[in-house]
Amino acid sequence: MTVVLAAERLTKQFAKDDQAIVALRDFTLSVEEGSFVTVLGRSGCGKSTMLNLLAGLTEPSEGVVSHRGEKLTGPDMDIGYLTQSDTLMPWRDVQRNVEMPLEIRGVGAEERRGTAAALLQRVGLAGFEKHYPRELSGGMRRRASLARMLAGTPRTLLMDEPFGALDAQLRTELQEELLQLWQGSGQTVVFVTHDIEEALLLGDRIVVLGRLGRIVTDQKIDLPRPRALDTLRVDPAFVGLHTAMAAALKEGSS
Ligand SMILES: Nc1ncnc2c1ncn2[C@@H]1O[C@H](COP(=O)(O)OP(=O)(O)OP(=O)(O)O)[C@@H](O)[C@H]1O
Repeated sequence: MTVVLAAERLTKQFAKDDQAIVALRDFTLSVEEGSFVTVLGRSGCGKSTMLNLLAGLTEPSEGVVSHRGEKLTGPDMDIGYLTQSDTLMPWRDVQRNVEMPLEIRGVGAEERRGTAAALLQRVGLAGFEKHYPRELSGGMRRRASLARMLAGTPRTLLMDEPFGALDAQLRTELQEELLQLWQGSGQTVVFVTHDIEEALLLGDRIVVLGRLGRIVTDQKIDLPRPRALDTLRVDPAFVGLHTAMAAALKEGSS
């Protein structure tokens, strides 16, 4: 298998009031092409710091990130990033938000419109093209953000607790929709969460982080796909994995 994304011995420290704060220490990870890796960890263990480094948004204090064999020195159009909070542009309607990555690439207006319309249909937002972000619910804004990320056709997707702020039912809907969008796409995903069920529902592999991004467990998840939470919750294999992940999280925080 081809390694798409590689983090080698990453350390990140921030300066605050003349003091160095270490957020991530000696973090190493290889992500294979087409895989869905969920990174599970408690609040403050360095997940967002790690994802920002993988996205090329910040520079490591030590270590190297490589994407498709090349050292990452800044943001890359081939890497899509869905953050925890909304980054839709408030002054653009949904259609024009989704068109943005295509505009940056210099794609013509007609093709942009066609691509955006198809994506909005896929994420269930057909009919909302002319709405502004403030006129959408939280779930709809997440869908629009997802469509905007996909419009850039990145082969690698990084997601930082993208559904964390939604109610449980909506979260389940969006998780299942994300799986449908991803399956067969060939895209590689790194999805950060602190939710064990979410990690197990989505991932081919779960990496559990402890303090400062220490890898406590790195485990393959063989649960058959398609996966749905309702049926998974009563599957003994799922229950066993859930218990193991909970124990790993606990170990990581000590
Ligand atoms: N820009 C910054 N300046 C100073 N400290 C920072 C900065 N960014 C993160 N940190 C610190 O680094 C540590 C890890 O933060 P990070 O946001 O990566 O954790 P996280 O696992 O993503 O948390 P959460 O799940 O709550 O989002 C925290 O102690 C945080 O305070």
